[in-house]
Amino acid sequence: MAIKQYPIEKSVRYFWISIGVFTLAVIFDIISGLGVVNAIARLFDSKPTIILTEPLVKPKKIITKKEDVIIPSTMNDPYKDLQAIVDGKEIPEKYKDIIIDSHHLNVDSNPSIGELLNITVDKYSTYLELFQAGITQHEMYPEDDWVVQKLLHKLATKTIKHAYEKEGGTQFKMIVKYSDGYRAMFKPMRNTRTQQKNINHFYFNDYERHNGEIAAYHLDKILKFRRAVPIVGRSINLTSELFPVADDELFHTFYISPAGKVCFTGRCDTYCDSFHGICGNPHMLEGSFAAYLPRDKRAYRKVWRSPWRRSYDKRRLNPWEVDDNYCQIVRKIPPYDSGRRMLDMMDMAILDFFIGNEDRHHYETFKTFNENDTFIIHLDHGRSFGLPFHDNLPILSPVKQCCMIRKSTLKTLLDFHNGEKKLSAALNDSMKSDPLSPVLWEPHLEALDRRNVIILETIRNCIKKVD
Ligand SMILES: Nc1ncnc2c1ncn2[C@@H]1O[C@H](COP(=O)(O)OP(=O)(O)OP(=O)(O)O)[C@@H](O)[C@H]1O
Ligand SMILES: [Mn+2]
Repeated sequence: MAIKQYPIEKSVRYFWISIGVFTLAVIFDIISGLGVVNAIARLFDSKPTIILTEPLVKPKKIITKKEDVIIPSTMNDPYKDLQAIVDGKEIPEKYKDIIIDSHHLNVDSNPSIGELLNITVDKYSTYLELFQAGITQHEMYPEDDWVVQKLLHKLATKTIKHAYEKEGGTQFKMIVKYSDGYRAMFKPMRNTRTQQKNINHFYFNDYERHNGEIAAYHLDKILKFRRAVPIVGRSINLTSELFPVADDELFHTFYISPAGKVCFTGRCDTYCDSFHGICGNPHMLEGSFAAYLPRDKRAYRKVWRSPWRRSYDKRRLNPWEVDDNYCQIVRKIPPYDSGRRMLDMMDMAILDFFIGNEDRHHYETFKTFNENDTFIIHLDHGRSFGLPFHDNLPILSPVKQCCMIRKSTLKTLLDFHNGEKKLSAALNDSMKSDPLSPVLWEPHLEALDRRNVIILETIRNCIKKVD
């Protein structure tokens, strides 16, 4: 029997038919959402992500009522062990990798943006110009700064000349322009003070809170970080202050609600429709006004992905969420292996734990300075202060996993814990100057003192490991 030979043309045809079938299969897979291709692609994906068929971490009890709050058993412990280390002349050798005695302001040079970019300021400069030129390599503004106070007063009182929606980002934000070159970034009020975050919603579904932005600025300041953008609250009349100065695009999204309130939607990607309208009462709307960061190209910001970011996928966890040794990888990678960056990450985790912010996907630094040795800008705290009766422990993971904290930060925390004025009272006092005072619902303030103890306990556990 003769063996049947396939001519070359036939092989080529089969080849193309196979390619066609494969392509159709891929398209079907994508459209149907079966995810076969995706699963294969993940085998070659170097990103260390974890795919869950069911939640890996069982939903923990989330406390939403005051009666259920867990007060740490060490609430009244003066933490003398930690206090002794902080008060001592030198950190004992065995604790030197945990409590780091290196302060970013104890440096020979701390140039400002004004100095590096040859920006001259004089008596005609506005407070915004003074603030922007005065940002230094190591802090947003100096201690006891008067410029920021004056600037915030301007942002809270000056007549708004022009307003338009800021592109990019997910939720509605607006750029507000005043006379004399003053500018602010505005986020509107979406929730009442007592509204808690929906516990079945992910952080990426949470509305941004304007009062969270204001409170986080004050907290960053009293914790002596001074890395947050100065922010002030203000109530504006939508009909007389915003409607007439809104640009065409924004103007066309205004409407009157069935209840007779003045509302607008904006055009952003998320929650910019009449189902989520931003409404006055009936005309007045609160918002946060953030001092505008420098617009000079040379003072632009570099955006970094946070090593401790969440996955932003409802079925996936990132490696740090399942691997307590994750920090050992991070600390070897530049810029986390030297300079101030890792210590800044710890401070930022502490700030985020206090305010309950899970949304730190990226962070920014000013390009003007040595990019590996300048402060992390504390920016975007809209998703904070949502659950006063629940302390979100995973947010503190960087500190728990790295077992590392600046001595100065630990001292500040101990001072609040043991001092006459607790952190809750200090924040309350600081925020009294804001036009929207009271900025926070009382239980959010109480939560700070509780969370402070949880941080101290985390550090104590680190110390115990080397004792
Ligand atoms: N005060 C400011 N001055 C200038 N630019 C700013 C200011 N605040 C924020 N921005 C810029 O706008 C971007 C978006 O701001 P922000 O992160 O607060 O909004 P967001 O809606 O939460 O964004 P995303 O959805 O991306 O998290 C920031 O990444 C930053 O670069
Ligand atoms: Mn955000």
